Amino acid sequence: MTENLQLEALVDACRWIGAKGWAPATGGNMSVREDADRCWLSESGKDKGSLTGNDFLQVDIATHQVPSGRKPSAETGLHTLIYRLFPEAGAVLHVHTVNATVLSRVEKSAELVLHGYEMQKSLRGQSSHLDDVSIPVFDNDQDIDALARRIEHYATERPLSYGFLLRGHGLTCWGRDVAEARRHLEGLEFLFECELRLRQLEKP
Ligand SMILES: CSC[C@@H](O)[C@@H](O)C(=O)COP(=O)(O)O
Ligand SMILES: [Zn+2]
Repeated sequence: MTENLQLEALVDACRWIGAKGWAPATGGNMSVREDADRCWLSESGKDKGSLTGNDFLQVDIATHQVPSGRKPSAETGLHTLIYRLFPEAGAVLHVHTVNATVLSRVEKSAELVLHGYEMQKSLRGQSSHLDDVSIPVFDNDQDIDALARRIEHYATERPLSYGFLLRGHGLTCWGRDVAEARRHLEGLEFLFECELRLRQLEKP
């Protein structure tokens, strides 16, 4: 397993996420794609800031079968959905940051629209602060299959890029590899904090 460089990069990313305080109290889950059919997903219930390579379980993307017999993340269905929807996705990071949790509740509509921030250019393909970046906000659900179906339906009607918010829960984002998923996470988190502060300051 250690010869998988993306898995090593993911272990590093998890330590970074833990040090940032973005995966408190076992919250969060992370994965990398192995190939078209399989990914490596964090084991359920662990402290995601102190994972090693052995804490990642091979999961079949189509069937959710786990050869080890161990229990992957409770949110496995969201990771596998992303790998199914986006063949170019190579890594998925789900975090419970304070900014994502609060902003997703402050934003009452189904999409958070970011506009006017230079840091929008941290997201792949974005080249101007003058463009709108829409991040969908899905109502949270303990039924992950139902939640995945809602997200899949959204993706049939609207572009879905970079990541989505789960209301009162957190952010799930992805990239072509771990480095890009990390950049999207850091960029979005920065943008969420700016947006939250701006809304507080502009509140009548
Ligand atoms: C602190 S419990 C949070 C979980 O319910 C879930 O949202 C989460 O992110 C972690 O679940 P896990 O099964 O460990 O991947
Ligand atoms: Zn979660």
